[in-house]
Amino acid sequence: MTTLFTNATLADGRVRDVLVEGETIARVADAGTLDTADADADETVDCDGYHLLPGAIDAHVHFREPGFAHKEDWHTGSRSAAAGGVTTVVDQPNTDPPTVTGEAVDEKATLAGKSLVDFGINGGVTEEWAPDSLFERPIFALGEVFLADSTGDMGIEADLFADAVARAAAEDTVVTVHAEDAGLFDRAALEGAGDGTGRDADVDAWSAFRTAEAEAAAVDRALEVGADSEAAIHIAHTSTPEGIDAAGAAGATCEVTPHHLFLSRENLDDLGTFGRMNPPLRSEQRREAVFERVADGTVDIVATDHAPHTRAEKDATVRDAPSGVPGVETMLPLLLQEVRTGTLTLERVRDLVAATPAEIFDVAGKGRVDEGNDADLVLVDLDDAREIRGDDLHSKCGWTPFEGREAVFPELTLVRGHVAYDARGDGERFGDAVGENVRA
Ligand SMILES: NC(=O)N[C@@H](CC(=O)O)C(=O)O
Ligand SMILES: [Zn+2]
Ligand SMILES: [Zn+2]
Repeated sequence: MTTLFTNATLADGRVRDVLVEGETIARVADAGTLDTADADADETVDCDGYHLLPGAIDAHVHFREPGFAHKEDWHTGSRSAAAGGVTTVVDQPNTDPPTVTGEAVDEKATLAGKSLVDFGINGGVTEEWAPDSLFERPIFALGEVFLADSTGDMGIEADLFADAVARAAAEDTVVTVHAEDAGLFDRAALEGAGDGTGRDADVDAWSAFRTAEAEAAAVDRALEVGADSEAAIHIAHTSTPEGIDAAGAAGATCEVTPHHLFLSRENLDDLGTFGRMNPPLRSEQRREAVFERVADGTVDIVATDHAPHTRAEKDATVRDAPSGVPGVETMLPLLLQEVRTGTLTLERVRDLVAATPAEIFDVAGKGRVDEGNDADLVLVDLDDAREIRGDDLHSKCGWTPFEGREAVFPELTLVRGHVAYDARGDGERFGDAVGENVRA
């Protein structure tokens, strides 16, 4: 199959004809220079007025299989990704069994055969981990390594963390770190928390409990351990300017989630326990400081930490509700809305969700609309924003913390030249399970 995209505006503003042959971007030529006959194209897509972007690489999702398929599975999670312009996802290890052995990686890779989008599988670290068998497999990165308990209770001690980082360095593998230090949590803050459930619960106590200091201290510790063994450290879901600045100063990379970028403690009255996650939402002042660092390039990437839980599970007290919010389908749409309002440039968005994750994690052939790269492409109309509705999204969980926000959703998503999602014309159409392991 050969498809010619004519007059497409790229992220940097150039208008180009883009020829896709099979799974690859075969040509990127000046607009008007490729025509259907010359290019021998089966189909031509007129992109006049539309932008053609590289598919997003979401370096941090929890697709919940094996073990928690009632929350999400590889089919529903990857449909949600495709509908949000995400063409590669990286799955985290807090599944059941946890992905800490070679066998567990194999089992997850088989389940990921249902994926519509390409994927990476991270190897995790617990007391039971089997590093020899893990590193025999094509794991994407080591992580997320939990320095404190989160969903799945995979928090580890300092000695094991140091061993794991040294091993990853020897294997030339990036270590993605969930950086919170439970020793600096403010337990008293939770004791007084209200007993309401769901959206009526007082979840601000969660933000008071898992302090900003706990993140900063854990980031510092991870960076020290990383420096000792010259490992590549990537700090996951950084929620504070302090954590971001520390990572940057030490030459480590970091990611920020859409929820820490667009939501703060001020939103918790509306969100209730649906707004409980780790690390928690911070003050509006800190959120603004995080946003500035995303806009100015201090923050390396945006990744979602897509962590779906059912409505029934979230509808509990602040102490009992599970931590985590979905986000894989709304990341690129929310960032594109910022392009509309002028707070982010389109090039910055491309770097945050595609080009830079490909560089940090060494994903060959992805992240840019360049000749020879995989045809992972997203067609968007920046003049066409609509409100996010949980009912319209495709995650199994059926809700979103971004309900009612304006966003720009893809018209078309291609994964290596295959149509993964098509919203042109009437209705929506999804493609087949063509997803491949990017490391295999
Ligand atoms: N972020 C969360 O609050 N939850 C994540 C785990 C994690 O990333 O810590 C989950 O898997 O539910
Ligand atoms: Zn985490
Ligand atoms: Zn996570």
